[in-house]
Amino acid sequence: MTDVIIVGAGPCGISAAIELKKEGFEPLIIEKGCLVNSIYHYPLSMTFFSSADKLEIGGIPFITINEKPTRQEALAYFRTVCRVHELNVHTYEKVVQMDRTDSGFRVVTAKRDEKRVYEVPAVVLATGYYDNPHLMNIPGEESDHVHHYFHDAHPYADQNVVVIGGRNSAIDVALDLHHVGANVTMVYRREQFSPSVKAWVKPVIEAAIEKGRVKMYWGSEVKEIKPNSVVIEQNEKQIEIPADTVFAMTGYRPNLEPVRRLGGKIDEDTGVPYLTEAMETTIPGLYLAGVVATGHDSTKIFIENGRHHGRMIARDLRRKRS
Ligand SMILES: Cc1cc2nc3c(=O)[nH]c(=O)nc-3n(C[C@H](O)[C@H](O)[C@H](O)COP(=O)(O)OP(=O)(O)OC[C@H]3O[C@@H](n4cnc5c(N)ncnc54)[C@H](O)[C@@H]3O)c2cc1C
Repeated sequence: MTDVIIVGAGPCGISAAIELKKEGFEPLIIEKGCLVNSIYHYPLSMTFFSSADKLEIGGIPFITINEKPTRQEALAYFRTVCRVHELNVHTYEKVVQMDRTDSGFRVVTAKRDEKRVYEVPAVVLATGYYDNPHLMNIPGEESDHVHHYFHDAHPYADQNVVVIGGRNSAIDVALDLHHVGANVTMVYRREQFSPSVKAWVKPVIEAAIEKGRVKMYWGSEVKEIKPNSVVIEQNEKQIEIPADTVFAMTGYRPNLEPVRRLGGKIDEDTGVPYLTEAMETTIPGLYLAGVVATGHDSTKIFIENGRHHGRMIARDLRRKRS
């Protein structure tokens, strides 16, 4: 019988499930989409910046012929991990409500039109951050031609495209778009690229900017997105850039509403919930694993941290049970 529910079948939810099984628990993973749903929605051409050994989960090596694992390889890898470890995963089932009970939690899910209710002593939230783009809160941001996710460059060939941001995802998008012949302009609020930019990509984008193939506005703030342009401010001067499409690659932030709603304490400055070393929130029995535990700075937690979270949670639950 299920004794722990893990919300989210991303790499960190899967890691937590494997660790819990090792400790004799019977975890159930509930996933609103497909297995590793966030990675499935990453750009088609994406390669991971982590090397293969950092992605290794549940003792199964990540074997790749490429220097860095591709999205396709990662999808195949996580399917294998779940099969080998015989994980119990309910895909296409969304957790829509959680309440505390005397003995733990009542978790309500929706699978198409069907409502399901589970009663468990412990819940691990491993819901990531990818569902919640970090918004700039400027006029026009909600328009149809503004995107926070990028799949494939093909639809934007020959268009004027503005890419907002200067981290890995913004640079990957700008380069992919440039390669299909889009007229790409990048807008970044800082004066140089983030130090976290992939070492092998940085010289490529720098060369593209230097040769004028990708236009760059450094130190610029986006003020408004109009139907056919983006208005920015640089050195107190307003500039209007033509734009058929806008990719606002401004990062993602975890949704901690379920923690808040249950009365869990969150440091509102950092956005990080108060957590014990075992990743337990201030609500007994409610744990966080993976990127959902990062708060506003989601560049700090990676897949390997998720493995560590899973181990700590499993040990804590075993200690409580014995
Ligand atoms: C383009 C890109 C490249 C990246 N490259 C790397 C890299 O190389 N190395 C690295 O370590 N990290 C990388 N990251 C970060 C990476 O996404 C995370 O490290 C990893 O996905 C975190 O795993 P997770 O399990 O915490 O969250 P996720 O992978 O986001 O999994 C969360 C899961 O929860 C599900 N979910 C959410 N809400 C509900 C709900 N209510 N009910 C049921 N299910 C729900 C989601 O559908 C999702 O499947 C990258 C991110 C991006 C955007």
